[in-house]
Amino acid sequence: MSKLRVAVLGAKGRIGSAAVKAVEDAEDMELVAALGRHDSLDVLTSSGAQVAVELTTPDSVMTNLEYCVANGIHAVVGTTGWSEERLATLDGWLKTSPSTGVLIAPNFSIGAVLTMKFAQIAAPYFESVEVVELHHPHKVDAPSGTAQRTAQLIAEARRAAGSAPMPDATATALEGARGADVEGVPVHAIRLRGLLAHQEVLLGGEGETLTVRHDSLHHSSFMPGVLLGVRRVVDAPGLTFGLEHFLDLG
Ligand SMILES: NC(=O)C1=CN([C@@H]2O[C@H](COP(=O)(O)OP(=O)(O)OC[C@H]3O[C@@H](n4cnc5c(N)ncnc54)[C@H](OP(=O)(O)O)[C@@H]3O)[C@@H](O)[C@H]2O)C=CC1
Ligand SMILES: O=C(O)C1=N[C@H](C(=O)O)C[C@H](O)C1
Repeated sequence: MSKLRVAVLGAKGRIGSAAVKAVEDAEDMELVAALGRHDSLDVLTSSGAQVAVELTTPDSVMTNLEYCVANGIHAVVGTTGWSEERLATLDGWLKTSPSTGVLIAPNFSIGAVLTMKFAQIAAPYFESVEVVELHHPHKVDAPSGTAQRTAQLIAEARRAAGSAPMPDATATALEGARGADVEGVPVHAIRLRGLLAHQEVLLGGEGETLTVRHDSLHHSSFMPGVLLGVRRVVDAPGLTFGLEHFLDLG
C-alpha cells in the first residue's frame, strides 16, 4: 500500500517538531515537506502532499488553510484561535472543494478529549462548574482552545438539560477575578514555568465536589491523535471539529 504523503506546517515549533518526528516514524506515512514561517506554500503542491498538519499560530492558520483547501490538500489542524467567524469562512472555502477534509482538533490527546466528554456528561448534575487551564508561559493565547471548547460543551449540555444559571453572588473588586465568561461558564488561565498543558474542570453541588483533571506531561501525548487525524481526514470531506468524531467514544 502506498504511504500517505504528509507535510507539517510550523515544523520548528514545540508541537510541530514533535509532529515531524511522529510522521517520520509512522510506517504508513512519508514526510514530504516541513515548513517554517518563511517557506513558500507552493512547496505543499510541488511535494505532492496529500495531508498538511497545521501547527503554526492563530495569525498564520487561515492563510495556510485557504491554500490547502484551494489545492485539495486535506488538513489536520491543532492551531488555536477558532471563532465562529473563522469557522464559517473555512466552511465557505470547503464548499468550493467538496472532497477536501479539514479536521480541527482543539486537543489531540486522548485524555483531554475524554476530559471534555466527562465534563459534558457531569455538567448538568452539579449546580456550579468552572474550568481552570494551566500552561507553560510561552503559550501564545489565553484561555486555551481546549478550555474554550470544554466550556462551550458544558454550556451546551446544561442548556439541553434545562439547568439553572450558576449562582454567583460575588461583587468583583478587580476586573478578571472571576475569569473569562464563556457562555456563562467561568474559565481561568494560569501560566507557569514548569508546566506543559493541564486542565481541571471543577464541579460543585450540595456537600460535594467532583474534579476532572488532565495533564499533558510531554508533547508526545498529542502525537497518536495527530496520526489518527492524518489517517482519517482523507476519508472525511468537509469540516470536522474535535478529534472525538474520529474516536469511538459512544
Ligand atoms: N491541538 C493540540 O492538541 C495542540 C495545539 N497546540 C497549538 O498549536 C499552536 C502552536 O503551538 P506551539 O508549537 O507551542 O507554538 P510555537 O510558537 O512553538 O510554534 C509555532 C511555529 O509555527 C511557525 N509558524 C508561524 N507562522 C507560520 C507559517 N505561516 N508557516 C509555517 N510555520 C509558521 C513559527 O515560526 P516562528 O517561530 O518563526 O514564528 C513556530 O516555529 C498553538 O496554537 C497551540 O495552542 C499546541 C499543542 C497541542
Ligand atoms: O499551546 C499549547 O501548548 C496547547 N494548546 C492547545 C490549546 O490551546 O488548547 C492544546 C493544549 O492545551 C496545548
